[in-house]
Amino acid sequence: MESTKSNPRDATGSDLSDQIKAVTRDSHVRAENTQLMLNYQKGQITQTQYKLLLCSLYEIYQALEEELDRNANHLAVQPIYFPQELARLESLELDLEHFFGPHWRKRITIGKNSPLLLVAHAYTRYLGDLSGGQVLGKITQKSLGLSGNKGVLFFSFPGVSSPNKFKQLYRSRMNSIELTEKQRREVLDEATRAFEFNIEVFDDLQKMLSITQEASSEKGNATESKTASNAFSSSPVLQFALGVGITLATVGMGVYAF
Ligand code: HEM
Repeated sequence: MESTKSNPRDATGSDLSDQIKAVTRDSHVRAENTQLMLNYQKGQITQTQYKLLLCSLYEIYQALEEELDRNANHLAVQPIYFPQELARLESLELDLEHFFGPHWRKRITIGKNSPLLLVAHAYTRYLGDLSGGQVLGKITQKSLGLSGNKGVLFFSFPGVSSPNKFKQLYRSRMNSIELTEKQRREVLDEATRAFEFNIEVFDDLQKMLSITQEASSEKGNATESKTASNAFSSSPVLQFALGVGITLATVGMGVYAF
């Protein structure tokens, strides 16, 4: 009977870290070129946009890190489990508190048990945060005139002294995970879906931002909040590929608080 386990360095001669980068290359280009990210790179980020982005990131990381913590001992998760170095939730909470004050409220999300697929989501977010995210952090700080790390803790990784070296360590940990060919395909497919999901979030945020911009330029218009809430409910639901459903209502709540 043929073995179901494959060595990470298998017949394809390629590591998981190389394969995941290769299968998400096109999606990365598309993510970089979403309107939100293009504006961001040009320094065209307003406080409203950034606050809205923080709200969605909070939902994403709450789901991701809850699942990573819960599955910390799973064979596929354990090698890439770096809560000390990578966890973003606390920083996001402090950033949200910075912008919204101490009374912002946590929202509840529901997780599903598919630990192996967490590898794809953790890769997409954390390696992204340690790459382009470092540039975006500097842009945010400069564009919004924030002092020090206040409001931009999300982008800063005090437990990581060299992002590049850490990315190498992370890749080697990914490559040490024992996967069957089927599981490997599942992780690679999930990584593409994770990118697609992130692109969807950015596109939805961009839509919402156009609405809030329209709304604020029509101040005093009685139909304003009705228009916005209709648009929220018709906009696609932010479906986290982990199986976590994040409703626009949550982000919508953020919008009204701006
Ligand atoms: C303004 C937008 C973005 C810029 C400028 C940017 C830029 C970069 C750069 C320069 C790298 C390093 C490439 C390398 O080491 O070969 C990188 C890697 C990465 N980025 Fe982005 N990025 C952006 C958006 C995103 C988004 C939205 C995501 C996902 C949600 C993402 C996920 C990743 C991942 C996972 C990696 C690691 C690739 C690997 O080495 O396997 N990036 N990015």
